[in-house]
Amino acid sequence: MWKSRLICHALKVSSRNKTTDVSWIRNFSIIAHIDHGKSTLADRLLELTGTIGKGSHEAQMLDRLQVERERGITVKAQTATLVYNYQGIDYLLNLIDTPGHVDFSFEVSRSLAACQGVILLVDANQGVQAQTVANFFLAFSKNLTILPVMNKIDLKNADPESVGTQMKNIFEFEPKDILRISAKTGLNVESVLQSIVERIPPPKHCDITKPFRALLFDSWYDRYRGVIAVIAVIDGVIRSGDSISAKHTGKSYEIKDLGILRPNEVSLPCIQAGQVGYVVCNMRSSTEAKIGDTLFKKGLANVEEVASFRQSKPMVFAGVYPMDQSETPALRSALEKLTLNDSSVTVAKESSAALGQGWRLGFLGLLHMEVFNQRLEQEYGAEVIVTVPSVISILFKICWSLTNIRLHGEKNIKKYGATDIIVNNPAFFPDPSIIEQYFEPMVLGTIITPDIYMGPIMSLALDRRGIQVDSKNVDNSRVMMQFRFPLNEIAVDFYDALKSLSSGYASFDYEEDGFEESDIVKLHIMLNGEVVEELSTVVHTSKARKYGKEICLRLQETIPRQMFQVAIQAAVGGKVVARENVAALRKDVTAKCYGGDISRRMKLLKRQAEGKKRMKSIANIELPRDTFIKVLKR
Ligand SMILES: Nc1nc2c(ncn2[C@@H]2O[C@H](COP(=O)(O)OP(=O)(O)OP(=O)(O)O)[C@@H](O)[C@H]2O)c(=O)[nH]1
Repeated sequence: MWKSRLICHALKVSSRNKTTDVSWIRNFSIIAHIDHGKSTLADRLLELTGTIGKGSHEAQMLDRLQVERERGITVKAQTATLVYNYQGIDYLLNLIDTPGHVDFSFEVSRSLAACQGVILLVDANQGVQAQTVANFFLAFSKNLTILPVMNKIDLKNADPESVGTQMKNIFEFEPKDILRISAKTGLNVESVLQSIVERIPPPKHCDITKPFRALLFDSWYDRYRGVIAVIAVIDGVIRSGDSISAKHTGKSYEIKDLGILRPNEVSLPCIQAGQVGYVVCNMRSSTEAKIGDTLFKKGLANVEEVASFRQSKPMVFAGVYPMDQSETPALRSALEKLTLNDSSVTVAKESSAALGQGWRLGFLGLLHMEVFNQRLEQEYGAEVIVTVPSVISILFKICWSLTNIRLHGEKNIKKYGATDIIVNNPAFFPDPSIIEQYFEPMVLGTIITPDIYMGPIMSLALDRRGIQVDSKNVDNSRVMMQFRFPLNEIAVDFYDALKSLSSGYASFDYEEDGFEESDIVKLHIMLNGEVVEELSTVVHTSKARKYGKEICLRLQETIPRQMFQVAIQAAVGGKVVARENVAALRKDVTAKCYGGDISRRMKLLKRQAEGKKRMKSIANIELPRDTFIKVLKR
């Protein structure tokens, strides 16, 4: 029924090209702090509009990736078109469900570029949290209409009055404008649909009469059809068979199929200005389907780019290598396809003496890195070794008066101004003798917490070299504090430490905040006297000894006992600052097999050989492939 109405409308629009009517379209995102109920609300909206049958589906319908279901978090924004009949008119609501965790904030900013409004969801029990604030300001800065919604009012310990006060104090929402709902039970959710139609404006600056122009804001790879690109159409109408060009690459394509997402693809004859939909047009790779690119009618001259969004800036870098060099082409292809779906990951080739040919990837955080690797394995069957993530890109002021300086790994070092270089791989840390000054990246961190945890949080922030820049009350019992931190101190485990000392009540968000001069050294890790670059890292001088000790202990736990003793050492500039040993062992897996049961003996040896395949020999020592990640986790 809805489909025939939609097709009729699409056809009517395309035949009656004079109309500029987009008043029946609303494009919006649901944004919130992690776990405040975005995906559950999206489920209810899909149900209420009949997009999916009631109870006929799994919960969190838009969390479709295996990694999302296993971890119970959204990592990927998902689009769904709903048809909602309000006061006799069919409205087309394009909903984008976004992730809540700070590591996936690029998904939010990308999604907002295709919207005119957002639903800002706040948990009626937890109240305003750090990502609520970050997401509010993101939407606010983009001039989007913000619809405040308080969720989980069914909870016994929900406190809508005080959460309403917080929303007024921080965002200046009038309590009467805040909808109170339970996405779980469905209570009042219909009022959200009504408010979307009434309060969020239809797409602006769209013109059906102009030639086709659209923003490409998401994509994924389909084994049979190649790239499927999600677009927000700004001008014109697009039909199957039309020819389009991409502004960034200059390449042209013929549209093979197009339609809307509900959330599965539903093919339509055309989509028009104001709508969000998908197109299939034989794009092959992530370099072709560039997120943020403008697509337009082929042959059109001087096309104005659709105002896009800021590209993401990676914070955590790690080398990714195939377990076996023969798997390099397969890993290259998997990386190409996955970065198509997650364009916030940066990719550059690198090689390592121990691990061979690989890639250095840049992620928005450690969780992002873990999720990306899990997806590589689950969606593309790629088993990889990930090196110790360096959460830092160091800026050096080089003393260029020392002539003929040759820098190791020059290809991987970026020039940054006339006398500065930037390095994101500890292996390419230049010789300290040529460095005049070190700078490290800084972030501005926002923490919201019940005030009883203020003391321990201040101590934690101090320990992480944080400097307080602001503090204000959110309501009678909660405070919002801001600190300037070195990124290196917070990117790995700060969030976990904060959660554990505040019993889960404090929340944290951060944004980049330039560079600051710092005192930095390279911490070499040696196994039996041999430096292992892949395990080495860069730390603040004051933390070198403590961190070296921690790494040695963690390596001691992780490295399996070998036939010989393994000495693990951490050193700064040739001076050993920490040492641990792994005792020697000869493991005869068949020792318990008495008598002549040859098949059992073979089975045990085979299993041992399989285990070994998952190991990597570095400095003649067999390391499990997750050693590098385990070294970093505290
Ligand atoms: N009691 C109650 N629980 C809810 C409500 N809405 C969501 N939940 C629960 O809160 C948890 C988190 O819900 P999600 O919908 O996954 O939250 P989310 O904001 O999408 O999470 P991320 O995408 O990971 O940020 C789930 O266990 C939901 O069942 C509600 O209205 N009432």
